Formats: sequence, C-alpha cells, structure tokens
Amino acid sequence: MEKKPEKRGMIDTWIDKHRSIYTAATRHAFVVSIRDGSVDLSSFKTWLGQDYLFVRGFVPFVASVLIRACKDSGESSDMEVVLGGLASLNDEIEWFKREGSKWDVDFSTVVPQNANQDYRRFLEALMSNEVKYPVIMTAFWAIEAVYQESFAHCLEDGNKTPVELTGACHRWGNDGFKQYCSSVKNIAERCLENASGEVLAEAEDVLVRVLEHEVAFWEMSRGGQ
Ligand SMILES: Cc1ncc(CN)c(N)n1
Repeated sequence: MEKKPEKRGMIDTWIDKHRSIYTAATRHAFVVSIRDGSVDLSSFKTWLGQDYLFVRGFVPFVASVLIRACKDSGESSDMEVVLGGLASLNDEIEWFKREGSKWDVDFSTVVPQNANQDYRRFLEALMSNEVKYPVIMTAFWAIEAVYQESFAHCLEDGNKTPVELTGACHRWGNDGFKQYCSSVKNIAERCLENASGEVLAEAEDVLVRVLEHEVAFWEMSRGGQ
C-alpha cells in the first residue's frame, strides 16, 4: 500500500528555509566527532559540565512551559506531554551526576561559559507571560529536537561512537525521546496553524535563535566561547 505523505507544517517549511543553520546545529563537528570516534575527551567533559548547568536552568523553563500548557492550551494532552518532559529531567540530572563521577568532572567547580550564559538568558526571556504560546512551543521543540537529531546520528548505522559515550547518545537518541519530540512538534504545529502573521514571524525568529544558541553551545564545548 502506498504510504500517505506526512502533512508538512510551518516548522518543516522554516527548517527548509533555514537549512544551513539547522544542519550546523544537528550535525556539528563536535557531534560528528563523537560519531566517528575522533572526539577529544576533554571537549566531552567540557560539554558535560556545561550541559549539567544548562539543564539546571532548563528545568524552570520547562516548568514555565508546563504552566502555559495548563493555562493557555485548549488541549488537555499538551499538559501531559510537557509533564512527561519535565519528569524525565529528574532522571537526566541524576544521569549527569553519575557521568560527572565517571569522568571526574566536579560540577561544583564548573563556571558557566559565555555561550551557556547567553542561552540561559534567552530562555529566561522566553519565560515572560508576554511571549505567545505558539512561540514558546516552537522554541521548546527546537531545543529538544536538536539534541534528539544530534545524538541519534551518533547511533545510526556505521557509527564508531566510543562505547563509553553511548550512554549520552542513548539518553537523547532513543526512540522514546524521538516520539516525545514528535508530540511536542505536533503541539507547536497545531498552535501555529491558528497564529497571526506577527506570531508566526516571532516563532520563526525564535526557532532560528535556538539553532544559533545550540551551535554556539557545541562550539563552546570544542573550546571556543
Ligand atoms: C544545550 C542543550 N540543548 C538541549 C538540550 C536537551 N534538553 C540540552 N540538554 N542542552
């Protein structure tokens, strides 16, 4: 039987339009170096320490998305999807702590670098009540999707990912996380269908800015700032 083509929404259109930054975020040299096994382990440790701090700042952001899903969405299932994401951050923080011990990274001494601080400031601005729900859901999807696509790439056929790094790759590259990202995308697309031109322009801008922050975060991990 012929497969029905999936309905394309605004997000797919924007990804096509901004393909080069999307690829830069999801196929960054740092991620490719994990996949081909050439990764510099000191870069991995930098990423680990910085991402631990990022995730601690991501928790209040996701909590604010959860509140907006409860208040601003007409669909009760939005809340359940976001709640699932928030709950999994609990495991994620425990995972980071275990990895910190494994790699001898003492998180209490890690100082957030510029790219991390800039990204966290950007998330704080998105937590304002002024930001419209479709814009927030678009940002939320993009943040999660970059990690899903990047780490899934490290597990695809032909990878030479070092075995000690496969835990990180499975954390975001697993099918459950893929499914969750797809649910968040469906929420964002549904909201964007009814959004005004002004909100659509804002959502597109926020999507591109998330991708830029993600690229800067990978760069920082490789030793840039
Ligand atoms: C920088 C960054 N971006 C996204 C994720 C996935 N929540 C993360 N842990 N860190």
